[in-house]
Amino acid sequence: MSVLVTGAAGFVGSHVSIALKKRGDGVVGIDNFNNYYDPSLKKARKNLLNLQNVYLIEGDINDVHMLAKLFDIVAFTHVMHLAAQAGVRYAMENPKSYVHSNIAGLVTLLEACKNTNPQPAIVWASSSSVYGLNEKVPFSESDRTDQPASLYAATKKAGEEITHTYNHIYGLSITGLRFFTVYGPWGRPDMAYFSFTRNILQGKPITVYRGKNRVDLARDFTYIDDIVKGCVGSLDTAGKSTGSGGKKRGPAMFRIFNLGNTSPVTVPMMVAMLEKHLKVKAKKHVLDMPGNGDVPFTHANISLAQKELGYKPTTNLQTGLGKFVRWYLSYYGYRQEKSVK
Ligand SMILES: NC(=O)c1ccc[n+]([C@@H]2O[C@H](COP(=O)([O-])OP(=O)(O)OC[C@H]3O[C@@H](n4cnc5c(N)ncnc54)[C@H](O)[C@@H]3O)[C@@H](O)[C@H]2O)c1
Ligand SMILES: O=C(O)[C@H]1O[C@H](OP(=O)(O)OP(=O)(O)OC[C@H]2O[C@@H](n3ccc(=O)[nH]c3=O)[C@H](O)[C@@H]2O)[C@H](O)[C@@H](O)[C@@H]1O
Repeated sequence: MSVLVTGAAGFVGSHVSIALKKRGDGVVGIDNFNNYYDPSLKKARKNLLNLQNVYLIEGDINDVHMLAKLFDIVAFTHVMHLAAQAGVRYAMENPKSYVHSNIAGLVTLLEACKNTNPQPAIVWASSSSVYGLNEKVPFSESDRTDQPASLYAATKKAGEEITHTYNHIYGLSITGLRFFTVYGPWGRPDMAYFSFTRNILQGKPITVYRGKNRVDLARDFTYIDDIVKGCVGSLDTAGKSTGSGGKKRGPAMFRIFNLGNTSPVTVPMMVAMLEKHLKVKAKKHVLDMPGNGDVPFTHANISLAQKELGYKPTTNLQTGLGKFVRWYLSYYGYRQEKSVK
């Protein structure tokens, strides 16, 4: 398999790239190293990829000419598309960055894939946030996804519709993966488990949001290694794209899967686990959830991914946070992080 991984200097992208390379696949990565969070962490992930001989191009998925050149040089069989503007609450601060990467960037990439012959099969990251205000639990792929609570969620939902049209018109093989709050070593500094760890170690307070009627918020936190297995399983089972020269020659596969853990944990419970691993008590400020795009809980039904991909998460939050904390302490020690959101 020859795979283009977009967002390869990112959290999930770096893990997936290494896993593919280790089992012998050809991997080329692309990332624009933007400063949504500390780019030095992205550079450090790049160094890890270089050690595994993964070639990483610094570029933007909106760069039509660069993509055309790249597809000309390498006959990719698969594209693992992970580049995006992530983060739910940041969408209120910088809405355009979501349109740039999650809408315009996605279309530019799909155009490049459609114009290539043979066309690669595409696996890409949607998000659990598409379930938005859905209250039916656990969340199944067939549930409503037309009530997004954030612009981020709306762009991921739009991505699901956009990829459908490229499947329908051009015969691109598409697999969309709805990841549920992914965490682990080399993670994202903007996410709660990561920023809480930093603040707890620095003796700073953390803000724990709670929902309506003082109900705790909960997430179906999913460990990175489980997500990687789901991504690799999706690539391995992706059918071929059927188009060529921008024309569809027959029907191609269109799939959407939840990749979660199926055991939600409340945010205060997550904090208690961190306190245990860090051996430090957190200074907690409890605040009502502001109307900033958050949803009160997530919970994945993963039976479809289990059946079709053999997906079976094996790491619980307690164990996974232990691995994260060990990595955090070895990477940062107790020194202060600079310029981290
Ligand atoms: N981590 C999670 O909990 C989670 C949950 C659901 C969905 N997702 C999705 O999974 C994917 C990977 O997320 P992550 O947690 O690794 O985030 P990340 O921010 O660590 O990785 C995304 C990478 O894409 C790069 N990028 C962004 N826009 C780009 C552009 N226009 N051109 C080139 N590169 C660009 C960034 O520099 C970054 O390195 C994203 O699509 C995200 O929306 C993540
Ligand atoms: O599963 C997903 O689709 C999404 O998962 C995460 O989004 P989120 O679950 O909101 O993850 P965090 O930002 O780490 O928040 C986790 C929980 O902690 C809470 N939180 C966050 C920040 C904070 O300061 N305090 C606080 O209590 C949030 O309200 C939420 O309930 C990622 O950030 C998104 O990119 C991704 O798309």
